[in-house]
Amino acid sequence: MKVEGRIADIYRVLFEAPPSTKSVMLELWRDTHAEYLTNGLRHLGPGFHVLDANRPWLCYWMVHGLALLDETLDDDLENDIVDFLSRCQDKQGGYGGGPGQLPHLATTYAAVNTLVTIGSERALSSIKRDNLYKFMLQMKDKSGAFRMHNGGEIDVRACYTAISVASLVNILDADLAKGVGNYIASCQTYEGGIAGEPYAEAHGGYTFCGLAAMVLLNEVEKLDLPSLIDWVAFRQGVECGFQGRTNKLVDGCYSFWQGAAIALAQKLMTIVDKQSKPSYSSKLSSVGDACGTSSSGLASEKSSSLDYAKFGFDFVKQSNQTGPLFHNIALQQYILLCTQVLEGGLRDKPGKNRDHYHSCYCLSGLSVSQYCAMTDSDSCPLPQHMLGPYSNLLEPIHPLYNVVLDKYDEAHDFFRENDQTFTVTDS
Ligand SMILES: CC(C)=CCC/C(C)=C/CC/C(C)=C/COP(=O)(O)OP(=O)(O)O
Ligand SMILES: [Zn+2]
Repeated sequence: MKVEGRIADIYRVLFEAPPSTKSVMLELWRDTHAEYLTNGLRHLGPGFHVLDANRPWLCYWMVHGLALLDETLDDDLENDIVDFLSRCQDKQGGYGGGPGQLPHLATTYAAVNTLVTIGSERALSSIKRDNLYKFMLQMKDKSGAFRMHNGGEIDVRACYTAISVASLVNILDADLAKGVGNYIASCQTYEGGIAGEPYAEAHGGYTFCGLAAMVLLNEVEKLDLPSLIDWVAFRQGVECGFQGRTNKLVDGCYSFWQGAAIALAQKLMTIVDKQSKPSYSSKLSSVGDACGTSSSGLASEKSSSLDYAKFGFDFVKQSNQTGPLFHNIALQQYILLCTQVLEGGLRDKPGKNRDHYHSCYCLSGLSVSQYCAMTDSDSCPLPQHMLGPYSNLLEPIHPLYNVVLDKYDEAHDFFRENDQTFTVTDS
């Protein structure tokens, strides 16, 4: 009630303001956000020691935030980041949370997305894809799902980070893909969202991870999409932002996790329509049991003949098949009025401090909510799709990987052309 009251006070000021003041109130403070993110790349205070195992994440949150704002980094800073991430790269493959740390799938995702966002030849060629592939195979459980690190937990986040990275650097194949889709399907709950593990609670973070991974695997039909969409749509509340799970508080980072999940569904309407027909009966329930068992007629059985390189690429080129399935203007209102911090940076909600994670994901969610009303993937959003001045427009992202779209295109070309340099040998 306190949070709702505080947000209602903010919106009351907006509604009572004259139009010229409204426009100023709804501005994105680009310069101060860029300054906050750039400063973080150069120096972080001693309090950041608690994030010592998350240093590639800090790079990603800042570098991706700046790319969304269309800010360029100077060459020295870019090279320093590439060198730092190379020191986080394990000799046997994958990236740890800092130099000398155990390779981990989450920090591997953060490192690879950072390097793709930097996008230079030096950055992209620093990723040792043959070792990365071997690391990923080692992280694969016999059920088909992935664990986060050697001896670590198995969950939907591990599945997504593995599949996203493998797809992005063009090493995804049937051996990596086998069984992952069935595991993710087994994590969809009675509410419709996806949980971290079978029998756990549906959560926006895992719902994005699960749905995005399923698209990259071409196994999205194994999910019950109408109930997933229903669950995500109802996570947007009176505050205009999203909550992560039922009965919890609104939080700016779910602007991306929930907002991107429901935006993905705009390109999946053919499947949604098919699943919504009364004649579409029990196909899904046969996949819902524990991990590993194959279900008849669905993609994984033919996986050895699938061209995994094309799923992420084709998906983003495809136009939206419907308008937004959530209130995209209301979400922009929450992000612009409730998460921006005057000194730069974005936050979870009023009363909280700014941080780099929320800056990255509030900006990512803002981008998704600005572009999701377009039906033609090549055009620009119309002013009526945006709240505030048109100068608020951010760069579009590839919603499956959460990297800026131009950077994705360049990386896609690079890893397709350099495919011959990827060799897996039995050693
Ligand atoms: C790519 C990648 C690594 C994705 C991670 C996705 C993600 C954000 C997962 C959420 C994890 C989780 C259980 C949060 C609940 O925290 P909480 O109880 O503090 O928050 P809540 O009250 O909002 O649920
Ligand atoms: Zn958050």
